[in-house]
Amino acid sequence: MTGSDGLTSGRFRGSQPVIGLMGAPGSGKSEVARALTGEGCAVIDADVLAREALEHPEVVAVLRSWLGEGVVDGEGRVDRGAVGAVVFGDEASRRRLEGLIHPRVHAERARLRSGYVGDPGVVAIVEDCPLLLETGLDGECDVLVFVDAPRSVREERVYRTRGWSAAELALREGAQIGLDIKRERADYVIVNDADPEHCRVQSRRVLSQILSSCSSE
Ligand SMILES: CC(C)(COP(=O)(O)OP(=O)(O)OC[C@H]1O[C@@H](n2cnc3c(N)ncnc32)[C@H](O)[C@@H]1O)[C@@H](O)C(=O)NCCC(=O)NCCS
Ligand SMILES: Nc1ncnc2c1ncn2[C@@H]1O[C@H](COP(=O)(O)OP(=O)(O)OP(=O)(O)O)[C@@H](O)[C@H]1O
Repeated sequence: MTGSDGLTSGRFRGSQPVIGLMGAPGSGKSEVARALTGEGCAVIDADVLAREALEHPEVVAVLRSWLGEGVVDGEGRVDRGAVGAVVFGDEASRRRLEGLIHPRVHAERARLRSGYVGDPGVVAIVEDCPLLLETGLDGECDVLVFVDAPRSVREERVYRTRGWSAAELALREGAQIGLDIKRERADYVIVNDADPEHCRVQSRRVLSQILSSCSSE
């Protein structure tokens, strides 16, 4: 049973399954999450929570003291591009930033989860977190789904939608656990190498399989 903090679940013992998404940057985890939202799932997007944490005045002040005025824009907001340029080239800085941001993300995730647990309008809870294994969040999930897409496809996507170079993609991917490990840990794989409809069809199919195995346990 998922606990009152919303973060303690065993395999299919909660009122709804908790589905963890894994995959490289640009593979389409958020695309799958969107499809699952349309099927009645509640999605917790760690990137969104991390962005919210970066707006907290205490966090802005700490980043200013660590990285200098250059990481804050004229309106006092964190310049995420500037922070990324530092942390994805320097592991110690990245770890320090994670130490600042992750506790806030974790607290907000717990709050959101406890609101979804037992909600009859929520068929499953989805954790869309690029660092699912790295942060141990996989241990809070009932089932793991790997979203796969070839590197060339991912490069095209993140260039088109985020302006990232292939080198930027490689730096971020290099800061994450390897794809072979993620693939191996997965209960299901969604191959997101074609159009969004192809992704939606597979997402719906995987959800339906998860819900069936959940109800048969
Ligand atoms: C460094 C920051 C400011 C860059 O912001 P930016 O807008 O360029 O990227 P955004 O946050 O949208 O992340 C996009 C993708 O980058 C990758 N990424 C982000 N943070 C990390 C990280 N710490 N390690 C590895 N990859 C990461 C993920 O694939 C993520 O989906 C931002 O990513 C951040 O604050 N990262 C630290 C918090 C974190 O670990 N977030 C991941 C989810 S908890
Ligand atoms: N099948 C697809 N067809 C076209 N565009 C896609 C497809 N899947 C994803 N995209 C687009 O590619 C970009 C990256 O996808 P998405 O944000 O879902 O990746 P992600 O795995 O969540 O990446 P990250 O870990 O970096 O957040 C998005 O702009 C998304 O709209």
